Amino acid sequence: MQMRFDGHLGFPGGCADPGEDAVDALNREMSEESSRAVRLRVCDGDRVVSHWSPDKRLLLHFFALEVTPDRLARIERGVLAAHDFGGEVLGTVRVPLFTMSDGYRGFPSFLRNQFIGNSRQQLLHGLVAKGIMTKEEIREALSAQPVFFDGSKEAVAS
Ligand SMILES: O=c1[nH]cnc2c1ncn2[C@H]1C[C@H](O)[C@@H](COP(=O)(O)OP(=O)(O)O)O1
Repeated sequence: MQMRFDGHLGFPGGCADPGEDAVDALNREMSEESSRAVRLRVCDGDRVVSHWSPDKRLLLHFFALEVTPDRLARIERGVLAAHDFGGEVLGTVRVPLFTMSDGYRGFPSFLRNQFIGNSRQQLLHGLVAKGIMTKEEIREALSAQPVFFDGSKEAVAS
């Protein structure tokens, strides 16, 4: 994911310009938000889910690309040389897919960050769709509570 200028986490992307389809728009945005040397490109088959937001009147498409660890490292470095780095994009962020022994730190606490739009939902949907996590693991992470030094858990507002 990436850290945005507004302190929210989100995915590379943005609104389509007139005449662009979702694939063209995402490929353009990725070239602005990453280094041209990385040349990230999606096609329609990489689309995982689409969601209509009635409030914003936006059709939000989520795409996922599988990359090797080496390519991921090149993408992360490429962001530092991107046109939008330091402006709209402040850096890439790896999602911790582990949970520490307290049952909270790691993936569950990561989900407590601020996410733009429905990007948290897109992340969770993508993890299940790609077979990286089960729905049960996602449910557990969403319901996990921090443990304090005295062993008590955070009070949950009802
Ligand atoms: O990663 C995202 N997942 C879902 N929705 C997102 C994501 N990033 C942005 N958004 C939403 C938030 C806004 O309603 C619009 C436009 O976002 P913005 O970052 O302002 O896009 P532009 O740079 O202006 O194209 O999408």
